[in-house]
Amino acid sequence: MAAVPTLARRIARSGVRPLCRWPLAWGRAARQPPGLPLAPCRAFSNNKILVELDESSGVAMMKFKSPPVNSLSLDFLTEFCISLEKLENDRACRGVIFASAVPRIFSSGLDITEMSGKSMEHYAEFWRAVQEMWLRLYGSNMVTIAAVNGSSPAGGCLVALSCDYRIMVENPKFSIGLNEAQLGIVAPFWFKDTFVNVVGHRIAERSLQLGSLYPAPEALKFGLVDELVPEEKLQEKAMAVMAQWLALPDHARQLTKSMMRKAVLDRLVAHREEDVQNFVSFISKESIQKSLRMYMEMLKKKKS
Ligand SMILES: CC/C=C\C/C=C\C/C=C\C=C\CC(=O)SCCNC(=O)CCNC(=O)[C@H](O)C(C)(C)COP(=O)(O)OP(=O)(O)OC[C@H]1O[C@@H](n2cnc3c(N)ncnc32)[C@H](O)[C@@H]1OP(=O)(O)O
Repeated sequence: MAAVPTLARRIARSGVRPLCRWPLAWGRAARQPPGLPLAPCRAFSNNKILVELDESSGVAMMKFKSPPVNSLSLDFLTEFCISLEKLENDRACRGVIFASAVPRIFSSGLDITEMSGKSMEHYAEFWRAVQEMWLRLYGSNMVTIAAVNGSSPAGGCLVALSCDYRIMVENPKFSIGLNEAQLGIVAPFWFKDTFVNVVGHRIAERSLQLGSLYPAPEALKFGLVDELVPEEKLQEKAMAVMAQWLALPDHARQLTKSMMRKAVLDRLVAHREEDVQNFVSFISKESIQKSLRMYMEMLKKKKS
């Protein structure tokens, strides 16, 4: 675990800037009855993530704002972990809703440029950050809801899968899934475990082998997402579902969540360093690097 402090140092170095105390993101002012003062709200942001915590409801909105596609770079993952830790340690926060501030894209998954043409040390540091993000999110004590307002391949899908509930915009142009095989790479065992826990073994096995991405209506059919709504209803629906989950006593819900997820979390914790070494040796193979370069070229060509 020698390099784990590297991420801790990055977290310590990275500043979290406070915003104003009465932010307007997600239309709080619009929801407030006229004539009443706004309920207490705290907001903070860093370069890639905006967070607004409504103290009266105990609900935070975390919005990804890393254009063009909210790729999960090392910086993004570090800032995500900092923001989540802040909320986890805040007694006023009981639930988080994740959404994108970038139109049409929830998250394009792991930043491919972090896995291509870099040093072994860099791959190891990056992978520890990916593990850290998942351990914190999948193991969170808070109620977590993914408001999937855009496409969400691979690592973006993992973020959604790691939440307690997924609501997606009904647009069939938005797709979601673990498409790693299409890039010539392999979803690690803890991506797979998370997927199996949501959709079951058979669907996960077929989808992972084929690297399938599903349009939102298809994803609903087999439970990859829990419901679909029109884009303009997404926030309202996420708040309503959150209220339902928060109506239960925290301790009962938290112990149940931990019971359901513990084995999968423990498995990565027990094999964390081995998983880093597997990733580094896999991703640094010339054949895998070639596949990633070709995939990036394909993305660029698609535009022209
Ligand atoms: C044995 C096993 C042991 C260990 C495990 C080993 C390996 C596991 C390894 C890794 C697991 C990885 C999981 C991942 O998350 S990999 C990432 C997968 N992501 C994707 O496939 C998404 C790719 N992107 C898209 O499909 C599209 O970009 C889109 C649908 C998200 C958005 O489409 P748009 O048309 O709106 O935008 P584009 O023009 O395509 O893109 C804009 C811009 O952004 C660049 N880009 C897109 N996605 C990524 C990305 N994930 N990382 C880095 N960069 C990305 C794209 O190239 C464009 O760049 P330019 O403007 O051309 O410069």
